[in-house]
Amino acid sequence: MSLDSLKALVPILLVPLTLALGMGAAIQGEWLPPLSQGLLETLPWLMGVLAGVLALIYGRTRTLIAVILVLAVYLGSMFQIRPMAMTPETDLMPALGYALMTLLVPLAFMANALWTERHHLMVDLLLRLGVFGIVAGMALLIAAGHPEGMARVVLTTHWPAVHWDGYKMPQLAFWSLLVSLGVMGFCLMRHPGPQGIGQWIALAGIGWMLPQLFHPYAVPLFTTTLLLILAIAVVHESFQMAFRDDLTGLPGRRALNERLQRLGRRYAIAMTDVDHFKKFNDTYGHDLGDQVLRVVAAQLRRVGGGGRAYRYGGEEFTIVFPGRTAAQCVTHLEAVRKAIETYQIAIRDTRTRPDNHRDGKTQRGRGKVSTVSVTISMGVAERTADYPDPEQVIKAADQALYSAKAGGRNQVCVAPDPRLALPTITDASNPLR
Ligand SMILES: Nc1nc2c(ncn2[C@@H]2O[C@H](COP(=O)(O)OP(=O)(O)OP(=O)(O)O)[C@@H](O)[C@H]2O)c(=O)[nH]1
Repeated sequence: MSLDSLKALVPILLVPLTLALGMGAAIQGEWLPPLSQGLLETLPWLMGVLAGVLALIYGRTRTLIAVILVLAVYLGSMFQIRPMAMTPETDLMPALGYALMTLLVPLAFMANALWTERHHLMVDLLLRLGVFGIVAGMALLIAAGHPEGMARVVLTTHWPAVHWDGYKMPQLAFWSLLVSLGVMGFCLMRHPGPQGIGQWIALAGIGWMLPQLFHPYAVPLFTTTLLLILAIAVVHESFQMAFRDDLTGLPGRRALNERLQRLGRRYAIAMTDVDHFKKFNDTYGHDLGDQVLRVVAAQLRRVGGGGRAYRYGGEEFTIVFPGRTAAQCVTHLEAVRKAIETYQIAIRDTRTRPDNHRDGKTQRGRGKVSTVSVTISMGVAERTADYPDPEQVIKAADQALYSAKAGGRNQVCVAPDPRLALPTITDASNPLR
């Protein structure tokens, strides 16, 4: 779990977390004005339809299932468990229903997160719904046939030493929530993304909401908030897919084009290219080539001077420096160039690698590891009267990049001022003389 993956989580976490915490605080602090029952009961459905339709349109099966689970919890809590629990008979069913729901829903969230998305949306969706439906149906059938036996399993505090009384949930349900959140959190660290964040917050939100079943606003308003978070996650994920490069995690060409349209009057642009990358690919293979591009991207992302790196395409990257001249960028570019030059990329000796994955895992760290490094060349240009728009600045930076390559590579070149580069008319050759 790297610091980079934690950092990647922050921007995608900000909006949903603020929404969830804000609504949670408003409900707990009773800051909300009186709301009609009709409105309270309509909002979750409206938001559920919105989130569900968005998930369907963008083919996000996991989020669609999460939306269905959140709505199922809402339906179960508001229209089954709550009314039953408010009837005077001391029936076991409301408590059993509550315990089963709080036990199974987190497990369904976890299974949904671990289940890889298949290409065919409908098949994927029906499979998930089928499996979760069968498990829930069987649990309910057993509970209806043997309520006392089921109660002993799901309502008993089996291990008092690991039970937290402050959280008003049956012990098994509490641990199911905790384990599911832990596993989903681990997956998120490995593959940070808006969908995963949305689902994690939705489950954590359910965990917060369920013990407050009898609060007049908690379940409907918080359900609405969680569904809104899932809808935002779908849109955010689709936005990222369109604007972010999958291999390196950097913003891609489309994001660069957007950025270029909003640059002010003063800026510099650097073009970067990995040296002899074709030879590298031919020698070490395309997979290690991909790893190199990720390493280069990670270093470029750290560039100083307010620069922002983009993947231009192939092994070319662009860095945009708003408000800077080319000369001001050189030290920052040099720092990145040096960092990449000294970065050692580990390569395993494939001839000694075991065929078996498990053996490979146990031998990891013991095998013969050698390292390799790459260099980059950079060209930088700034906006001037001769290069008045970003396309021309990029062209000038590209020319400077060619000069860096021609000059021996592994260096930064600044685009010359074209006015200084014009052939000077000497007195002897001046026809006007
Ligand atoms: N592994 C990998 N290789 C890529 C990717 N995109 C482009 N390439 C390779 O990058 C190489 C670019 O090679 P060239 O443009 O000939 O340049 P070069 O070998 O870097 O030589 P110089 O630029 O002159 O130093 C090609 O072999 C492409 O196949 C990618 O996403 N992954």
